Amino acid sequence: MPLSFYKYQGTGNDFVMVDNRKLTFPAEDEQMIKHLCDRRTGIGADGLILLQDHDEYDFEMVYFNADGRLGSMCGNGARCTVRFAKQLGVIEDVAYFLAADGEHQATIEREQIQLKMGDVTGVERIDQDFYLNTGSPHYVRFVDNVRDLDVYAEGRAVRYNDRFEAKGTNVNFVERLSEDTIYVRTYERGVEDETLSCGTGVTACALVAGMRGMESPVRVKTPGGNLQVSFEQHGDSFRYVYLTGPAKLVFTGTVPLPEKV
Ligand SMILES: N[C@@H](CCC[C@H](N)C(=O)O)C(=O)O
Repeated sequence: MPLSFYKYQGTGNDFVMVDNRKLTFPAEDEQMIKHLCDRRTGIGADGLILLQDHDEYDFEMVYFNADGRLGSMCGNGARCTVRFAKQLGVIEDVAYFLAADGEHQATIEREQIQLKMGDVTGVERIDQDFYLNTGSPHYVRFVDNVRDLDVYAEGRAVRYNDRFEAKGTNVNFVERLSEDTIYVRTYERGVEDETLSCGTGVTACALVAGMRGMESPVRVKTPGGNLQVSFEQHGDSFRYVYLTGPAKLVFTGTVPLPEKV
């Protein structure tokens, strides 16, 4: 049976989006999802997202990493899902929806989608680095010359260390470019490689930049494009956290959905 899909990207973080309001997608089939995300033998994406109905919200977003496993919150994916919901006629310009980490609100303003993230508390310091949860777990390290860094090697060294090997973590490398701007590169758990941008990662880095004296809003450059994070800060706790940036439809299509990959 063919699967109709939509391919979206948010600052280069790309997703296969599926309208699963009829609950026909085999969401328990990890190998199938991994296959669909494969860049050589499938559609190719950093993750796959199902848009589903929900009794109390405009929709529910169910996010899988490219390895086929159910993921935690995905900031870029959420912005793409909001754009997708508008395309499907599920919402107009405001959305209330449910994701893995709880409820979210988002607003569409032309190209930009402003997404309210969850409150953040409990930022842990690990030597000179930081570890926090912005819906997904993120390790944050400030570096010089981030554009020259071997993010794959350095990211894997953290992701597979004794502390994180079992559950994994996303690993972000940040350089302060100016008074209000940082540059972020991210090694993503579940993709097990660098992606062009990671929304929850960018958010984590902006909040840590706040702890290091940068004022909200923080402008964030990534290899895939520009984002902005605003927040209200109380020491190492944050509320009214917003991630703002573009989300675009790339193409639509159908693929055969084999019985078993
Ligand atoms: N790309 C995502 C982050 C996805 C979460 C992550 N890979 C995980 O499951 O840990 C984003 O934009 O936030």
